Formats: sequence, structure tokens, C-alpha cells
Amino acid sequence: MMKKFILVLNLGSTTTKVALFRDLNCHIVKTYSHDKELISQDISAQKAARYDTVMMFLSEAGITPEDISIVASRGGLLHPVEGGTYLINDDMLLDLTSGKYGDHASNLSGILAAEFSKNHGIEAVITDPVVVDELCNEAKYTGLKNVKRTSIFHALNQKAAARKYADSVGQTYENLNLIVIHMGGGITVGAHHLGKVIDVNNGLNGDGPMSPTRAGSLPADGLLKYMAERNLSKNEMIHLISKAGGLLSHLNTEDVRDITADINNGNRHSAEVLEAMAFQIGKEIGAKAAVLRGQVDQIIFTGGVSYSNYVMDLITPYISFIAPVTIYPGEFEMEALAYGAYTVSNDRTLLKTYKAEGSHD
Ligand SMILES: Nc1ncnc2c1ncn2[C@@H]1O[C@H](COP(=O)(O)OP(=O)(O)OP(=O)(O)O)[C@@H](O)[C@H]1O
Ligand SMILES: CCCC(=O)O
Repeated sequence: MMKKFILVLNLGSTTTKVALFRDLNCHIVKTYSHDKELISQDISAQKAARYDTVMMFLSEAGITPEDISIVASRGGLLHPVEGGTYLINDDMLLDLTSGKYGDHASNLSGILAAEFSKNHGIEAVITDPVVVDELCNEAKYTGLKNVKRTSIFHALNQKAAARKYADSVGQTYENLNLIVIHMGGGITVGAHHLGKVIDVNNGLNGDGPMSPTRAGSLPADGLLKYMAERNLSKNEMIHLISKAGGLLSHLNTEDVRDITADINNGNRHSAEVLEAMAFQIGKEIGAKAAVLRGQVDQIIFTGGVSYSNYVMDLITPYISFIAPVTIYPGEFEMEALAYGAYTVSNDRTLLKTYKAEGSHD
């Protein structure tokens, strides 16, 4: 048993989740919700307050940095990498802080972990960042020569849910064909073929079903017309597509609980929008079943929206003919991050090294 704790950091757009694990056992976990004033600021402007939150958590838990052996953090937008656990090194920190590959709340996880690592001389790692890319070659193509599809998805939670299912049936993840759907603020639908996600929608950048906050796939002509008519900049369009789309755009709220309450009060428009989202999710699952050539062992739902029986009842009729369904509501990210750090602490050969694009050995 490890004498010290694994400190787990998982920063979302509105929350900071912090936990202490001893080996694979969670000792304490807390979620801090931040006020609108803080979360509306740039990532760099949020750093100090979020760091203070982590230090406050440790102090309240009666833990000093000397009690920590490794920091396990959620990874952010980097260049595409294979799944696994990576040391947070200078190349990674530079890519996270510069926002070279985009802004995502998970960037801040790695930035804070690096800060803690520097201040206290403790190693920091990330596991299965959102840019895990295991796409098959065909999945990378679009119909325009110089436009490629990229893999940005809930890799950490999708793989954790897939492994949890595999364990529950006495199988290994690498022996199964699964469709995993993470339904959170963003929605991603992955085709997991024998342990590799060979196709998945880019949940952040206008691909796949609409979600509580993301627009999902849009017709190119409609998008160009919308942008031209309103004279919108590229950054304004990115904001609309990745932060202010989906349920938020249609219904002015991203909260599925509020929306189902409205529906129960007779709001037909809200019902129609949720029905459309379920239709799009069902269609995406059908597409992934085709990618897996119909050989699907299980369909697994996870993420906050899968708590909603209302939404699940809308989706199920579209997909029940494909394979049996398992629902793991919520997320397993803290456990998965601790697992990654624990694994590389026990076997250093599994620790991967991130290199900036264009750099050589
Ligand atoms: N008990 C519940 N019933 C219905 N919907 C819920 C429930 N709990 C959360 N949700 C919905 O789940 C969504 C948020 O999911 P989740 O917390 O997984 O997202 P996130 O962590 O903010 O973003 P992401 O998972 O994309 O990183 C919201 O639309 C919220 O209303
Ligand atoms: C995790 C990447 C996709 C998203 O944030 O919606």
C-alpha cells in the first residue's frame, strides 16, 4: 500500500473537483462550484482562485503537500495523443497555457497540477485527455481535401465506463465492441473496437448530436449564411458552436432537470427540442453500429444527462434493436485519474512522454 496520497484534480467549466486517494481508495472528494463572475473570466485569470481552492481543500482535510506522492490531473486540449498516462512536462504545459489547441476547462487542470508540482517538487500526470485519438484512417476523412476530422471527446469517462462494464461481465475492455455515449454538457458517442475508439464525434467543435451546450453538426450552408448575415467573427462562431449551442440556444437553459420540469408543466416546445436531441443521439448511435459492422456487445450510457429517465426513454426506441443497454449515470473521472497515476507509480514503463508537435527525440 502507498503511504502517501494521490491528489486528484478535475477542473470543469463551472466546478473544481478535488480528491485524495490512497492507492485506489477514495479518502475524500469535494466539488466546489464557482460563481459566474469567476468562471466567465479567461482561464489564466481563474488560475489563482482555483489554486487557492485546492490549497483550502488540503488544509481542511488536514493534509500537507508532504503527504502527497503524485498529482493526477485531467488533461486538456493538446495535439492528438494515444490513450494513457502522461507526465506533465514543459512541452505540455506550454501547449496548455498558450491555448494553441483551443480553450477548454480541462486545460486548467493540467496548469494547476503543474503549478503544484513546481511549488512542492511532486510529479504530476494526466490520463486519457480529451484529445485521445485512436480514429481509424477512414474516420479522419471529410469531403474537403485539407479538412480532417479530429478526435475530441470524453475519453477519460468513456474508457472508464467501458472498463467498468467489461469488469462487470468478467471480460476485458480489449475483447469487446462497445458503443459508449457520454451525455454531459457536451455529448460524445464513441465506437470502441477491441479497446480502441475507432470513431467518435468531435463533441466540442460542431460534430454529432446537439447537447446541453454544444450545437453539434450543422449544415454548412446554413452556418455560412448565419455568420455572414450577422457579421460574426470566427471566435464568436466558435463560442456559439461550443458554448452557447444546443439546449442553451433553443431553450435558454442547459439544465435538463429544469427542461423536464417545464415539460411536466405542459411546455410543448421544450418537449420538441428534447425529442430532437434524442433523435440525433439515436442516429449517431446507429452510425457507430455501422462502423462496428453490427458487431456490438453493449451500448453504455454515462454522464449527467443519463440520470434523466425522460431522456433515456426518448432515446431507447431508436437503438434497442442494436444491442443491450447499460446506464452508468454521472462520471467516473476521479477514479480513472487516480487509477492512471497509481498504475504509473507502480510501473514506470507505462508513463508516456508528451512532445510538442514538430519536436524530435
Ligand atoms: N439528476 C439529473 N437528472 C437529469 N439531468 C441531470 C441530472 N444531473 C445532471 N443532469 C444534467 O446533466 C448535464 C450536465 O452533465 P455533467 O455534469 O456530466 O456535465 P459536465 O461535467 O458539466 O460537462 P461534460 O460532462 O460535458 O464535461 C446538465 O444538462 C444537467 O442538467
Ligand atoms: C470532452 C470534450 C467534448 C466536450 O467538452 O464536449
